[in-house]
Amino acid sequence: MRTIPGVRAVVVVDDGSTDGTATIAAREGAEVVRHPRNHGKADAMMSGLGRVSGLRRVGRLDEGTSVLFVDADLEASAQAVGALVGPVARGEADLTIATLPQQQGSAGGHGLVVGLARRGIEELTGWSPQQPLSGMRCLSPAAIQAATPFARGWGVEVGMTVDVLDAGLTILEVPCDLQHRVTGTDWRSQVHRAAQYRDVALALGVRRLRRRLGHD
Ligand SMILES: O=c1ccn([C@@H]2O[C@H](COP(=O)(O)OP(=O)(O)O[C@H]3O[C@H](CO)[C@@H](O)[C@H](O)[C@H]3O)[C@@H](O)[C@H]2O)c(=O)[nH]1
Ligand SMILES: O=C(O)[C@H](O)COP(=O)(O)O
Repeated sequence: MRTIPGVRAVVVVDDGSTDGTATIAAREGAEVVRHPRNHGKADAMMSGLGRVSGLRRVGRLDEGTSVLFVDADLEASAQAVGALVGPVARGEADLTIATLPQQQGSAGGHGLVVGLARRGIEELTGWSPQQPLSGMRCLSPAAIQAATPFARGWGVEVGMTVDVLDAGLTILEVPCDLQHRVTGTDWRSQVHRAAQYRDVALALGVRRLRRRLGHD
């Protein structure tokens, strides 16, 4: 991450892990935020943003800093997220979202969560994303303001997409050569998908309701 042009600081959120993540990240020069217990993805991202605000307050980052969110399971391919930075830095988009190539290993899903997310975003905004759950995203300051506070848990990406478009901002999907650990077919994976389905449905439901109340 440090070697991506334009990156001024790396913040690692250790969301209640029991391995050496925090120690290793700090040793490598990252700003580390540690959750003693697991809080889920959206809270981890909010904690990361909190640290970015802190770095701004002490003058380590500029006021107009953009933020690049990167999942923890990309290994060496993670560097490819650098492609998300340029369009935001040049003002061509307020939010860039990585699209991933075909992943190695068998994916065990039937596209239920992805379909729910895509259809929901399209119904609310008219835009149909290729990979609505992709979490590798670069946000301009305006997009950060529009997207926060985040929808809870696994609803964060869907909520962010709808909120950024609602604010009249622009989104661009950018192909990135990333490989992540795919969710499998065992029962743990299915429990994970059920949680994703619940959080995506909740994020969409809240936004449908807001729209209805806004129009009445
Ligand atoms: O309690 C958690 C769980 C996950 N994460 C982060 O979220 C990432 C994605 O989680 P993962 O378990 O890999 O879920 P996937 O189903 O593989 O994730 C897909 O779907 C998610 C939305 O449901 C997106 O956030 C991801 O970017 C997308 O790859 C992880 O790498 C972590 O960085 C947390 O911070 N806290
Ligand atoms: O495996 C995945 O891509 C996610 O967990 C979503 O699962 P899905 O295939 O049910 O949309």
